[in-house]
Amino acid sequence: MLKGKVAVVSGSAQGLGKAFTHILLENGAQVAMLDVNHVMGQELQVQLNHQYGSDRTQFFKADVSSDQQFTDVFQEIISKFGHINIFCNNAGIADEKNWEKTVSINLSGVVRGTYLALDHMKKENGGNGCVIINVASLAGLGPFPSAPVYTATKHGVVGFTRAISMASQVSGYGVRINALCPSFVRTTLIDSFKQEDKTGQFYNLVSLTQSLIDKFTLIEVEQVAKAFLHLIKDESVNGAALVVKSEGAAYVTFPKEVETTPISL
Ligand SMILES: NC(=O)C1=CN([C@@H]2O[C@H](COP(=O)(O)OP(=O)(O)OC[C@H]3O[C@@H](n4cnc5c(N)ncnc54)[C@H](O)[C@@H]3O)[C@@H](O)[C@H]2O)C=CC1
Ligand SMILES: CCCCCC(=O)/C=C/[C@H]1[C@H](O)CC(=O)[C@@H]1CCCCCCC(=O)O
Repeated sequence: MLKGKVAVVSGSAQGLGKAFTHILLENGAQVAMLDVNHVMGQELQVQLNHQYGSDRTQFFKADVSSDQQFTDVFQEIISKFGHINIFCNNAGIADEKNWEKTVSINLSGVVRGTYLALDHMKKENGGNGCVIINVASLAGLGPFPSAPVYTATKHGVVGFTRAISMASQVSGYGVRINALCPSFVRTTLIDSFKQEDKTGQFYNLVSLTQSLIDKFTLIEVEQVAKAFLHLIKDESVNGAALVVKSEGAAYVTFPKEVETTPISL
């Protein structure tokens, strides 16, 4: 299904990015893995070479919060694979204490990756069939009180995706751009919501966090990967947000206009 397609996944050394890499490889794509953690990334590449063959993946070390590193590695990926058809902005952290770093990775990193991918896809490939997936969160659609800045970055990713997808369509780029919004997933990121050095002033809300995790039920990375693949294949959507919860996946219906309550001045 994805034979001949080249995909890039940021934050692919572990967690959701690793699961996305697996499902892309299982469906025939070649995958450029990008992560700041080169030890885990290189270990994964060795494992994937055994499993899928040595020509299917290559690991590239880069920090998505660095303009220079992201741009350089993007060029390296083009030199290695020739073109890119699928680009997934997945790298993310949850650090309310160092909240500026959270903004730099979760939001600025997504904008940076989308612009690099869009520029390449529209020029080199005429856009046709190219797709960008931005990994947001359920926290991109509703407030997660234990992590206000994380919530803000994910709302930013959803808003950016909706606007840039329209810009892509109106400009005739032929590139679809969609957002993936999972609920709590069993990865190491979840631990950040419970650690004082990451939650900072919101450590007092740790029991609220646990009750939300219990309410939503942790989902497995493989379930999110299936939704990710659906979003790649579904050519009918652009600017969509696909929610993934334990009970299943569903597209968000955004209101044409927000509901308001008038006040008298
Ligand atoms: N685990 C969860 O409950 C959910 C996670 N998400 C989102 O999914 C994405 C992936 O998260 P997980 O797999 O859960 O986390 P994870 O912590 O398991 O994996 C994140 C990966 O991103 C990499 N990374 C972090 N900062 C980076 C940077 N500056 N540049 C390049 N790579 C970097 C890490 O080295 C790691 O390999 C994130 O955007 C996260 O916000 C969304 C909804 C739910
Ligand atoms: C327009 C309303 C959409 C509602 C979407 C939704 O279900 C949001 C739920 C949040 C609710 O406000 C209370 C919460 O904490 C929910 C967000 C849960 C965040 C999950 C974060 C997962 C992650 O990124 O790790």
